[in-house]
Amino acid sequence: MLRIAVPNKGRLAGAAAQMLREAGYRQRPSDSDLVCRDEPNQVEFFYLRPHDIATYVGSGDLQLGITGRDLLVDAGGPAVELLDLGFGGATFRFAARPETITDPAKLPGHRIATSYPGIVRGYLAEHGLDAEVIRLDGAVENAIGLGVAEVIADVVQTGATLRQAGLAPFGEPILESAAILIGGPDRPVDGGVTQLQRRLQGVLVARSYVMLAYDVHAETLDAACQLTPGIESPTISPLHREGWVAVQSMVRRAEVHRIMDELYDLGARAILVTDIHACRL
Ligand SMILES: Nc1ncnc2c1ncn2[C@@H]1O[C@H](COP(=O)(O)OP(=O)(O)OP(=O)(O)O)[C@@H](O)[C@H]1O
Ligand SMILES: O=P(O)(O)OC[C@H]1O[C@H](OP(=O)(O)OP(=O)(O)O)[C@H](O)[C@@H]1O
Ligand SMILES: [Mg+2]
Repeated sequence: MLRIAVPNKGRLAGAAAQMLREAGYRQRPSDSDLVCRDEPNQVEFFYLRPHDIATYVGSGDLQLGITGRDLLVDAGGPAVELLDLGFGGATFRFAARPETITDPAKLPGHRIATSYPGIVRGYLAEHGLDAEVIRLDGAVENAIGLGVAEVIADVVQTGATLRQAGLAPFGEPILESAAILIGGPDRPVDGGVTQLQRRLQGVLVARSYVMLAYDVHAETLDAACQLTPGIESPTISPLHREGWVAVQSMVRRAEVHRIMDELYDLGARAILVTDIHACRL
Protein backbone atom coordinates (compact mmCIF):
# COMPACT_ATOMS: atom_id res chain seq x y z
CA MET A 1 0.00 0.00 0.00
CA LEU A 2 1.30 3.46 -0.96
CA ARG A 3 2.09 5.63 2.12
CA ILE A 4 1.71 9.40 1.83
CA ALA A 5 2.47 12.26 4.25
CA VAL A 6 -0.05 15.12 4.47
CA PRO A 7 0.15 18.23 6.73
CA ASN A 8 -1.94 17.61 9.87
CA LYS A 9 -2.41 21.32 10.67
CA GLY A 10 -1.24 24.79 9.63
CA ARG A 11 -1.61 26.79 6.42
CA LEU A 12 -1.25 23.87 4.02
CA ALA A 13 -3.42 21.25 5.75
CA GLY A 14 -6.90 22.22 4.52
CA ALA A 15 -5.91 22.91 0.91
CA ALA A 16 -3.82 19.71 0.69
CA ALA A 17 -6.72 17.54 1.91
CA GLN A 18 -9.11 19.35 -0.45
CA MET A 19 -6.83 18.71 -3.43
CA LEU A 20 -6.55 15.00 -2.56
CA ARG A 21 -10.35 14.79 -2.26
CA GLU A 22 -10.71 16.39 -5.71
CA ALA A 23 -8.27 13.77 -7.00
CA GLY A 24 -10.63 11.04 -5.75
CA TYR A 25 -8.86 10.00 -2.55
CA ARG A 26 -10.53 9.44 0.80
CA GLN A 27 -9.45 11.91 3.50
CA ARG A 28 -9.71 11.68 7.29
CA PRO A 29 -13.22 12.33 8.63
CA SER A 30 -11.92 14.22 11.68
CA ASP A 31 -9.05 16.76 12.02
CA SER A 32 -7.73 14.81 14.98
CA ASP A 33 -7.22 11.56 13.02
CA LEU A 34 -3.56 10.87 12.31
CA VAL A 35 -3.99 8.06 9.75
CA CYS A 36 -6.57 7.40 7.05
CA ARG A 37 -6.68 4.26 4.87
CA ASP A 38 -8.16 4.52 1.39
CA GLU A 39 -8.67 0.83 0.54
CA PRO A 40 -10.10 1.21 -3.00
CA ASN A 41 -7.08 3.29 -4.06
CA GLN A 42 -4.63 1.26 -1.97
CA VAL A 43 -3.23 4.40 -0.29
CA GLU A 44 -2.62 5.17 3.37
CA PHE A 45 -2.38 8.84 4.42
CA PHE A 46 -0.33 9.88 7.47
CA TYR A 47 -1.08 13.33 8.94
CA LEU A 48 2.19 14.85 10.15
CA ARG A 49 3.65 18.20 11.17
CA PRO A 50 4.54 20.03 7.93
CA HIS A 51 8.11 20.60 9.16
CA ASP A 52 8.62 16.81 9.60
CA ILE A 53 7.26 15.62 6.24
CA ALA A 54 10.50 15.95 4.22
CA THR A 55 12.29 13.87 6.89
CA TYR A 56 9.81 10.97 6.60
CA VAL A 57 9.88 11.04 2.80
CA GLY A 58 13.66 11.55 2.61
CA SER A 59 14.25 8.47 4.77
CA GLY A 60 12.03 6.38 2.48
CA ASP A 61 9.59 5.47 5.28
CA LEU A 62 6.84 7.22 3.33
CA GLN A 63 6.88 7.25 -0.50
CA LEU A 64 5.32 10.69 -1.12
CA GLY A 65 4.42 13.83 0.81
CA ILE A 66 2.79 17.22 0.49
CA THR A 67 4.74 20.05 2.10
CA GLY A 68 6.11 23.54 1.40
CA ARG A 69 9.17 24.08 -0.81
CA ASP A 70 10.71 26.15 2.02
CA LEU A 71 10.20 23.23 4.43
CA LEU A 72 11.84 20.81 1.96
CA VAL A 73 14.86 23.12 1.53
CA ASP A 74 15.07 23.61 5.30
CA ALA A 75 15.25 19.83 5.82
CA GLY A 76 18.28 19.78 3.52
CA GLY A 77 17.32 16.75 1.39
CA PRO A 78 17.45 13.98 0.30
CA ALA A 79 13.72 14.18 -0.65
CA VAL A 80 13.06 15.82 -4.04
CA GLU A 81 10.33 18.08 -5.47
CA LEU A 82 8.02 16.29 -7.94
CA LEU A 83 5.18 18.74 -8.61
CA ASP A 84 4.18 22.33 -7.75
CA LEU A 85 0.63 22.08 -6.40
CA GLY A 86 -0.40 25.69 -7.11
CA PHE A 87 -1.35 26.79 -3.58
CA GLY A 88 0.43 27.91 -0.38
CA GLY A 89 2.50 30.50 -2.27
CA ALA A 90 4.74 32.71 -0.10
CA THR A 91 8.24 34.15 -0.12
CA PHE A 92 10.98 33.55 2.43
CA ARG A 93 12.86 36.74 3.30
CA PHE A 94 15.17 38.58 5.64
CA ALA A 95 13.64 41.49 7.55
CA ALA A 96 14.78 44.03 10.13
CA ARG A 97 14.03 47.50 11.45
CA PRO A 98 14.59 49.64 8.34
CA GLU A 99 17.04 51.98 10.08
CA THR A 100 19.34 49.10 11.11
CA ILE A 101 20.14 46.84 8.14
CA THR A 102 18.96 46.87 4.53
CA ASP A 103 21.59 44.75 2.77
CA PRO A 104 22.25 40.99 3.20
CA ALA A 105 25.99 41.65 2.70
CA LYS A 106 25.90 43.37 6.12
CA LEU A 107 24.55 40.27 7.92
CA PRO A 108 27.89 39.29 9.57
CA GLY A 109 27.91 40.39 13.19
CA HIS A 110 24.11 40.22 13.46
CA ARG A 111 21.92 37.58 15.06
CA ILE A 112 19.24 36.11 12.78
CA ALA A 113 16.12 34.57 14.37
CA THR A 114 14.19 32.03 12.30
CA SER A 115 12.09 28.85 12.37
CA TYR A 116 13.97 27.72 9.24
CA PRO A 117 17.65 27.49 10.31
CA GLY A 118 18.50 25.09 7.46
CA ILE A 119 17.51 27.64 4.78
CA VAL A 120 19.34 30.48 6.55
CA ARG A 121 22.56 28.52 7.16
CA GLY A 122 22.47 27.35 3.54
CA TYR A 123 22.11 30.96 2.33
CA LEU A 124 24.94 32.19 4.57
CA ALA A 125 27.28 29.39 3.44
CA GLU A 126 26.43 29.96 -0.23
CA HIS A 127 27.18 33.68 0.08
CA GLY A 128 30.29 33.26 2.28
CA LEU A 129 28.67 35.17 5.18
CA ASP A 130 29.13 34.42 8.87
CA ALA A 131 26.27 35.25 11.26
CA GLU A 132 24.67 33.69 14.31
CA VAL A 133 21.40 31.82 13.65
CA ILE A 134 18.89 31.59 16.49
CA ARG A 135 16.20 28.91 16.06
CA LEU A 136 12.71 29.85 17.28
CA ASP A 137 9.46 27.93 16.91
CA GLY A 138 7.32 30.80 15.57
CA ALA A 139 6.19 34.41 16.05
CA VAL A 140 9.77 35.35 15.12
CA GLU A 141 8.76 38.97 14.36
CA ASN A 142 8.80 39.49 18.16
CA ALA A 143 12.44 38.43 18.43
CA ILE A 144 13.76 41.88 17.41
CA GLY A 145 11.58 43.88 19.81
CA LEU A 146 12.52 41.50 22.60
CA GLY A 147 16.25 41.90 21.92
CA VAL A 148 16.93 38.28 20.92
CA ALA A 149 18.07 39.16 17.37
CA GLU A 150 18.59 42.13 15.00
CA VAL A 151 17.37 40.29 11.90
CA ILE A 152 14.68 37.69 11.21
CA ALA A 153 14.23 35.32 8.27
CA ASP A 154 10.62 34.22 7.85
CA VAL A 155 7.73 33.43 5.54
CA VAL A 156 6.17 36.61 4.09
CA GLN A 157 2.86 36.50 2.28
CA THR A 158 1.00 39.82 2.52
CA GLY A 159 3.73 41.50 4.58
CA ALA A 160 1.14 42.60 7.17
CA THR A 161 2.85 40.82 10.09
CA LEU A 162 6.18 42.51 9.28
CA ARG A 163 4.56 45.95 9.02
CA GLN A 164 2.74 45.50 12.33
CA ALA A 165 6.06 44.72 14.00
CA GLY A 166 7.73 47.80 12.42
CA LEU A 167 9.98 45.62 10.25
CA ALA A 168 10.80 45.78 6.53
CA PRO A 169 12.06 43.01 4.25
CA PHE A 170 15.48 43.50 2.66
CA GLY A 171 17.46 41.80 -0.11
CA GLU A 172 15.99 39.59 -2.80
CA PRO A 173 13.62 36.85 -1.54
CA ILE A 174 15.72 33.89 -0.39
CA LEU A 175 13.21 31.61 -2.07
CA GLU A 176 9.71 31.52 -3.59
CA SER A 177 7.76 28.83 -1.82
CA ALA A 178 4.59 26.91 -2.70
CA ALA A 179 2.95 23.66 -1.67
CA ILE A 180 4.68 20.81 -3.50
CA LEU A 181 4.50 17.05 -3.88
CA ILE A 182 7.77 15.45 -2.78
CA GLY A 183 9.22 11.97 -3.23
CA GLY A 184 12.26 10.01 -2.05
CA PRO A 185 15.55 10.30 -3.94
CA ASP A 186 15.48 6.72 -5.29
CA ARG A 187 11.82 6.25 -6.03
CA PRO A 188 11.03 2.86 -7.53
CA VAL A 189 8.73 3.20 -10.55
CA ASP A 190 5.49 2.39 -8.79
CA GLY A 191 2.06 2.42 -10.45
CA GLY A 192 0.43 4.03 -7.41
CA VAL A 193 2.95 6.90 -7.38
CA THR A 194 2.48 7.74 -11.06
CA GLN A 195 -1.29 7.43 -10.70
CA LEU A 196 -1.35 9.90 -7.79
CA GLN A 197 0.91 12.32 -9.67
CA ARG A 198 -1.31 12.10 -12.76
CA ARG A 199 -4.44 12.66 -10.69
CA LEU A 200 -2.99 15.75 -8.98
CA GLN A 201 -1.90 17.10 -12.37
CA GLY A 202 -5.49 16.52 -13.50
CA VAL A 203 -6.80 18.59 -10.58
CA LEU A 204 -4.39 21.43 -11.48
CA VAL A 205 -5.64 21.44 -15.08
CA ALA A 206 -9.30 21.19 -14.00
CA ARG A 207 -8.77 24.21 -11.73
CA SER A 208 -7.05 26.39 -14.30
CA TYR A 209 -9.10 25.54 -17.42
CA VAL A 210 -12.81 25.72 -18.32
CA MET A 211 -14.68 24.12 -21.21
CA LEU A 212 -15.89 26.63 -23.80
CA ALA A 213 -18.61 25.74 -26.33
CA TYR A 214 -19.98 28.00 -29.08
CA ASP A 215 -21.61 28.04 -32.50
CA VAL A 216 -19.92 29.81 -35.38
CA HIS A 217 -20.35 30.20 -39.13
CA ALA A 218 -18.04 27.80 -41.02
CA GLU A 219 -16.46 30.78 -42.82
CA THR A 220 -15.13 32.19 -39.54
CA LEU A 221 -14.19 28.80 -38.06
CA ASP A 222 -10.44 29.20 -38.67
CA ALA A 223 -10.31 32.61 -36.99
CA ALA A 224 -12.36 31.26 -34.07
CA CYS A 225 -10.07 28.24 -33.67
CA GLN A 226 -7.06 30.53 -33.52
CA LEU A 227 -8.65 32.12 -30.46
CA THR A 228 -9.50 28.71 -28.95
CA PRO A 229 -6.82 26.22 -30.09
CA GLY A 230 -7.41 24.05 -27.00
CA ILE A 231 -4.72 21.83 -25.55
CA GLU A 232 -4.72 19.23 -28.35
CA SER A 233 -7.23 20.57 -30.87
CA PRO A 234 -10.82 21.88 -30.69
CA THR A 235 -13.74 19.51 -31.37
CA ILE A 236 -15.87 20.60 -34.36
CA SER A 237 -19.39 19.15 -34.78
CA PRO A 238 -21.87 19.80 -37.59
CA LEU A 239 -25.04 21.77 -36.77
CA HIS A 240 -28.47 21.28 -38.32
CA ARG A 241 -28.37 24.93 -39.34
CA GLU A 242 -26.76 25.16 -42.81
CA GLY A 243 -23.23 26.63 -42.85
CA TRP A 244 -22.76 26.61 -39.05
CA VAL A 245 -20.66 24.39 -36.77
CA ALA A 246 -20.37 23.87 -33.00
CA VAL A 247 -16.94 24.15 -31.39
CA GLN A 248 -15.76 22.80 -28.03
CA SER A 249 -12.37 23.71 -26.60
CA MET A 250 -10.55 24.00 -23.26
CA VAL A 251 -9.42 27.56 -22.46
CA ARG A 252 -7.60 29.09 -19.50
CA ARG A 253 -10.06 30.25 -16.86
CA ALA A 254 -8.18 33.56 -16.49
CA GLU A 255 -8.62 34.35 -20.21
CA VAL A 256 -12.16 33.13 -20.79
CA HIS A 257 -13.97 36.49 -20.69
CA ARG A 258 -11.58 38.18 -23.12
CA ILE A 259 -11.88 35.19 -25.48
CA MET A 260 -15.71 35.23 -25.24
CA ASP A 261 -15.73 38.94 -26.17
CA GLU A 262 -13.49 38.30 -29.17
CA LEU A 263 -15.54 35.27 -30.30
CA TYR A 264 -18.74 37.31 -30.07
CA ASP A 265 -17.16 40.06 -32.19
CA LEU A 266 -16.29 37.38 -34.78
CA GLY A 267 -19.96 36.39 -34.96
CA ALA A 268 -19.93 33.34 -32.69
CA ARG A 269 -23.13 32.82 -30.69
CA ALA A 270 -24.49 30.56 -27.89
CA ILE A 271 -21.12 30.84 -26.13
CA LEU A 272 -21.23 28.67 -23.00
CA VAL A 273 -18.64 28.11 -20.27
CA THR A 274 -18.66 25.06 -18.00
CA ASP A 275 -16.39 24.02 -15.14
CA ILE A 276 -14.21 20.95 -15.47
CA HIS A 277 -14.46 18.79 -12.34
CA ALA A 278 -11.69 16.37 -13.20
CA CYS A 279 -9.55 15.53 -16.19
CA ARG A 280 -6.73 13.34 -17.39
CA LEU A 281 -4.81 14.75 -20.34
N1 LIG B 1 1.10 33.39 5.32
C1 LIG B 1 1.81 32.28 5.55
N2 LIG B 1 2.40 32.14 6.75
C2 LIG B 1 3.10 31.03 7.03
N3 LIG B 1 3.30 30.02 6.20
C3 LIG B 1 2.73 30.13 4.98
C4 LIG B 1 1.95 31.24 4.61
N4 LIG B 1 1.51 31.03 3.37
C5 LIG B 1 1.99 29.86 2.98
N5 LIG B 1 2.74 29.31 3.94
C6 LIG B 1 3.45 28.04 3.86
O1 LIG B 1 2.97 27.13 4.84
C7 LIG B 1 4.05 26.32 5.30
C8 LIG B 1 4.17 26.48 6.79
O2 LIG B 1 3.14 25.80 7.31
P1 LIG B 1 3.13 25.48 8.88
O3 LIG B 1 1.92 24.67 9.10
O4 LIG B 1 4.46 24.99 9.34
O5 LIG B 1 3.04 26.92 9.45
P2 LIG B 1 1.81 27.63 10.08
O6 LIG B 1 0.62 27.56 9.21
O7 LIG B 1 2.34 28.95 10.41
O8 LIG B 1 1.54 26.73 11.35
P3 LIG B 1 2.18 26.92 12.80
O9 LIG B 1 1.14 27.65 13.54
O10 LIG B 1 2.40 25.53 13.26
O11 LIG B 1 3.42 27.73 12.62
C9 LIG B 1 5.31 26.81 4.62
O12 LIG B 1 5.57 26.01 3.48
C10 LIG B 1 4.93 28.21 4.18
O13 LIG B 1 5.64 28.68 3.05
O1 LIG C 1 3.03 38.17 5.40
P1 LIG C 1 1.84 37.71 6.18
O2 LIG C 1 0.61 37.57 5.34
O3 LIG C 1 1.61 38.55 7.40
O4 LIG C 1 2.12 36.19 6.67
C1 LIG C 1 3.34 35.78 7.22
C2 LIG C 1 3.24 35.52 8.68
O5 LIG C 1 2.35 34.42 8.91
C3 LIG C 1 3.08 33.36 9.54
O6 LIG C 1 2.93 33.38 10.90
P2 LIG C 1 1.83 32.54 11.67
O7 LIG C 1 0.58 33.33 11.82
O8 LIG C 1 1.67 31.22 11.04
O9 LIG C 1 2.49 32.38 13.09
P3 LIG C 1 3.88 31.68 13.45
O10 LIG C 1 4.93 32.72 13.24
O11 LIG C 1 3.72 31.30 14.88
O12 LIG C 1 4.07 30.50 12.56
C4 LIG C 1 4.52 33.63 9.18
O13 LIG C 1 5.40 33.02 10.12
C5 LIG C 1 4.57 35.13 9.24
O14 LIG C 1 4.69 35.59 10.54
MG1 LIG D 1 3.42 29.76 11.23
